[in-house]
Amino acid sequence: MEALVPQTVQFTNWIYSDKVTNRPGRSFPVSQTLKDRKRFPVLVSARFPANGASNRRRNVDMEVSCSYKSVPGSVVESGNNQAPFDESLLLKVKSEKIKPYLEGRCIYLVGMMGSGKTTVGKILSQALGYSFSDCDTLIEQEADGISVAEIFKLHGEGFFRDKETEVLRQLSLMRCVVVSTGGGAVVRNINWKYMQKGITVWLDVPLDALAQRISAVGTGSRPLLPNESGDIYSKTFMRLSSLFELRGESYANANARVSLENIAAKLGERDVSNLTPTVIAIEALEQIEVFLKEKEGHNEL
Ligand SMILES: Nc1ncnc2c1ncn2[C@@H]1O[C@H](COP(=O)(O)OP(=O)(O)OP(=O)(O)O)[C@@H](O)[C@H]1O
Ligand SMILES: O=C(O)C1=C[C@@H](O)[C@@H](O)[C@H](O)C1
Repeated sequence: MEALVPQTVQFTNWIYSDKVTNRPGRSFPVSQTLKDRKRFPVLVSARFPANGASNRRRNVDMEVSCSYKSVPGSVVESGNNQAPFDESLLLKVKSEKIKPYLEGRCIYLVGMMGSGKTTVGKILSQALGYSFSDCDTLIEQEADGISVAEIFKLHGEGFFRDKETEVLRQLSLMRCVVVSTGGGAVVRNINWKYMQKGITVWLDVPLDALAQRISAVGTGSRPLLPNESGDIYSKTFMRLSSLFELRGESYANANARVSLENIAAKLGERDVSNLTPTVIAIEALEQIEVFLKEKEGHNEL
């Protein structure tokens, strides 16, 4: 049996697992119970240390062979198995690692409409044991339940932006919250002043992926996007492109950048649309860790 540098190797209890080490090419004696049997199942599983993207996909060369009284036996099973990447475990390990260094600071997710701030934010908040707040929802609540689209229609964008700033001010007084900000929150400097009380993370999603996601659910709830008949994907893409031209530099002010293109490249994926929200949340924690090390000097991390 051979496995490449796993953290732990687990066997069915037929084998004396205390004899197992992580070195390849090991053989293990079996217990007396097994010796008395003609056939017995052996289940082998390997777990890898959770420290970085390179561990997300691992090929494991395994060969299980039997021998009797030092006479080599036949290979009973061999193969190259793709080790499944345990997303939830890695998310848990990463969040536990960085949580003490956050010292209760809030995490503000910034990014274009549809970049996944709400979806990823909820996963992050759960992993960190933080609460979750969505700025758009808070604004709607303060406006007696009127939707963002209606606020724009009734009172105009300036009114909405003032409410957005007020909500960010209130959030800046809080601790242990993951905040999903509105896509346009980055355009006002005063909003950055509030968000910088915490750690800001930019979810950087290619515009074509954004346009696909948004056109799949419709643009009705997004007042800055075209809401007419026709090729909704192309119209949304064009509008997102012009918004991004105005905002790209502002998003880049964030303390950490989570690029879906970079994650896909690390994982050998061609398409960012295959990346799960949990994988993106893990990358967010990794990029926060980079920030804590490089900008705050926590080299022990
Ligand atoms: N990793 C993902 N893969 C595929 N679809 C996703 C992913 N993350 C989010 N989505 C989908 O994209 C859409 C937008 O996601 P979400 O509401 O989380 O984004 P948002 O940044 O909060 O948007 P907004 O700023 O407009 O409120 C939703 O339909 C969501 O299900
Ligand atoms: O990108 C934007 O400017 C917006 C994004 C949404 O989250 C809402 O805050 C509102 O529709 C404006």
